Amino acid sequence: MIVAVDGPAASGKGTIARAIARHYGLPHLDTGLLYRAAGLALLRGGGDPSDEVQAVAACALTGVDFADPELKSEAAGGIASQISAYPGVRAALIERQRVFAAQPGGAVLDGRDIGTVIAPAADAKLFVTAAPEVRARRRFDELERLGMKLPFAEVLADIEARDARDRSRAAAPLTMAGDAHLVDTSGLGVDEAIARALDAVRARLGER
Ligand SMILES: Nc1ncnc2c1ncn2[C@@H]1O[C@H](COP(=O)(O)OP(=O)(O)O)[C@@H](O)[C@H]1O
Ligand SMILES: Nc1ccn([C@@H]2O[C@H](COP(=O)(O)OP(=O)(O)O)[C@@H](O)[C@H]2O)c(=O)n1
Repeated sequence: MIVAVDGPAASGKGTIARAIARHYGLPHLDTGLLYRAAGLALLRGGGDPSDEVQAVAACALTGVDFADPELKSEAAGGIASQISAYPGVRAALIERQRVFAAQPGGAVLDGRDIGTVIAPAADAKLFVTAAPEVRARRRFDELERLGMKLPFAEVLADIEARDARDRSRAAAPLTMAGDAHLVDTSGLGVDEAIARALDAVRARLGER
């Protein structure tokens, strides 16, 4: 069984995807981490993000530590959003995502294009969203907890810029799949959002 969870930055898609994976005993892949890791490798290597060839080379992801806290930074999110618009970068990362999705027993993946490009035949698809100010507040709090405090206005501006870029790019833009279920978490706490999402997945799977 494949569950696809897509949505904009800090909408709560990772929280929901992890909860669904736990509930069904499935492996989970945060696909944003792949783009963040490629972006960070490029930056650390002194590469030029405006050069697609260099960005594609960074997608080898050799020796990447996916637990590196720097991957959670807004800088990594911004560079990820920039290089993820390159068709060559998307092509370089597609295979490992599809292999992960196709493993025996199934998987849960979250990102921007899981239901539309990576796993269009997923058994259940969710599109998780929330108002930009709500998402910025969550990301602001999260960054503060991680010791990466930024002005709120800067976090909101970053999120809005990233949303605009992710939605308008030609290659696999952020968009809700026609057969996805919309979960707006703006007024929902974590437990409530997870409960709504699980209800939607159960309904989609015909469990009730
Ligand atoms: N429904 C919610 N209500 C309040 N905070 C939430 C909710 N969902 C997620 N969060 C918090 O918001 C932050 C971003 O959530 P996350 O699931 O990582 O989002 P995404 O994967 O979309 O970037 C995390 O700190 C998370 O704990
Ligand atoms: N499947 C995916 C996942 C992320 N991305 C890109 O990678 C960036 C970082 O993704 P993320 O999921 O880690 O970001 P957050 O939602 O956690 O802020 C996004 O802004 C997208 O540009 C993508 O293009 N496709």
